[in-house]
Amino acid sequence: MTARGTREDRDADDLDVEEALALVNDGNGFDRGPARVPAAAPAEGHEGRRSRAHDTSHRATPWPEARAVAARAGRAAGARRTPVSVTLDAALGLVLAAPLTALTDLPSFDTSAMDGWAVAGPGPWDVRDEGVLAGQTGPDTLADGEAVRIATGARIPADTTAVLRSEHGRLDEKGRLHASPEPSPGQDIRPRGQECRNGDQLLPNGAVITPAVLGLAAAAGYDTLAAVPRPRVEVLVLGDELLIEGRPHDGLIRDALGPMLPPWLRALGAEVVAVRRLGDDAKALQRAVSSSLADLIVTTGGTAGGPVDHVHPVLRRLEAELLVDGVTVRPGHPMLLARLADGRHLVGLPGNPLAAVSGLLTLAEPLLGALATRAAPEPYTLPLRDAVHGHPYDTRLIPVVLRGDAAVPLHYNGPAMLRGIAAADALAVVPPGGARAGQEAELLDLPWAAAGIGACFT
Ligand SMILES: Nc1nc2c(c(=O)[nH]1)N[C@H]1C(S)=C(S)[C@@H](COP(=O)(O)OP(=O)(O)OC[C@H]3O[C@@H](n4cnc5c(N)ncnc54)[C@H](O)[C@@H]3O)O[C@H]1N2
Ligand code: MOO
Repeated sequence: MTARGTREDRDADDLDVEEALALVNDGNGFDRGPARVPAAAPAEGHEGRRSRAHDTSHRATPWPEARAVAARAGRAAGARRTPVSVTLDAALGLVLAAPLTALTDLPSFDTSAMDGWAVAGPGPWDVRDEGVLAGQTGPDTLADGEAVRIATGARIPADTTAVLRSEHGRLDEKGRLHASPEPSPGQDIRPRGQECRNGDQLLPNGAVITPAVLGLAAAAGYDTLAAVPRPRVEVLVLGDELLIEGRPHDGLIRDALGPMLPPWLRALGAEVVAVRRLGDDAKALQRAVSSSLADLIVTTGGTAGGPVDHVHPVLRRLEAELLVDGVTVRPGHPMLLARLADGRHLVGLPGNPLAAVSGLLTLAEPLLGALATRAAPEPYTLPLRDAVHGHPYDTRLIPVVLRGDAAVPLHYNGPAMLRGIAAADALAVVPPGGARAGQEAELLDLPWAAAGIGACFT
């Protein structure tokens, strides 16, 4: 694993990072003491409670395996999806469903690479009256001893020997053109087909459609591209205690996941077709799941075993197959992945907001990537600047900021807290037992941290 995604030139950003760190690490400060890994220290938010995952470890899936199961499920379903034809302006971020093959030679005609004169034979030259601009047709041919004014990108007349750059040419008092220095044959002419010939493969099937690919496709003659469609996702927000506006009151709290998940899912390449708030109504949940046309349904809350935790019973009634039922990860251990009877998938995110993020990155991200046939990002590691307490049996995901060559763990990383993740660049994967200061940890990038907020929300 290699380091990447670090911010080397931080001078301008240092203030921001310090501010972010102060806000999310205040009070407690950093643990700057000697490296130590407190054995079996419970993860924040679980003090005094026996681990449910521990109790049910016979069926909880180890964290790395859970990601692999989700990716496998996505690949199998992705292979059955039909490619679509999309206009260039709708194709950003999708994956090519067919090789990009040139529809023309590029350049498609012999082209001037400079502003100056097209010249034929040795100078001095008689200059023809007309000139040729890009997009215009000039004289078909030049006779020996003739020159014509030409602009960059304009078509070269037949029998042109070279293009003489304007700064290398001088007109004498009789209007004859002299060169200094003389252009060599072929100089500053881009010959037809220099970049590719009609039919050449420019990019393979499976390439991600980046802005540069859109440019290349347009240059090569494309108006539409064959692409793997965005996975369609429907979000079902469960919980009677949720408010959609105003301040929390009387035991009611604001829905943090309704606003957070749709843009995050879009940043992961999904098309969010609907966000529905269903309360704690098992029948409504069953109806919504069975009638959804989405490739992936994401539910929030209701994954545990409480009296109104309806996700498991509804999945049982729908005869869904639980591919992952609990993961040995903190936060987020009650997360689940199910395959519905008709082959669509459902990811159940726990209701605690950081636990939901954990489920999103553990199950939804690999599944969506594979459904879109996008290659999984190369894993990478960075040393942790400070020691991180571990869970005795489970992996922990901890919000970090990337600073120089290190990942700085943030506090406020409890399952119900978003304060740490809101300031973070990535989540660090902390193995069971914890990590020492300086220990390398795998990092899961947040989609906006590397690409910028505008770049990833297409
Ligand atoms: N007896 C046990 N109880 C719980 C265990 C356990 O092991 N044994 N695990 C705890 C853990 S860990 C989690 S995580 C939660 C998961 O529970 P659910 O998925 O059933 O989620 P809810 O009970 O519906 O909600 C949990 C918590 O999150 C708040 N919430 C829910 N939705 C939202 C939202 N959209 N925005 C903001 N906050 C939300 C909800 O009010 C609860 O406070 O189970 C524990 N229990
Ligand atoms: O550990 Mo839970 O899954 O609160 O987040």
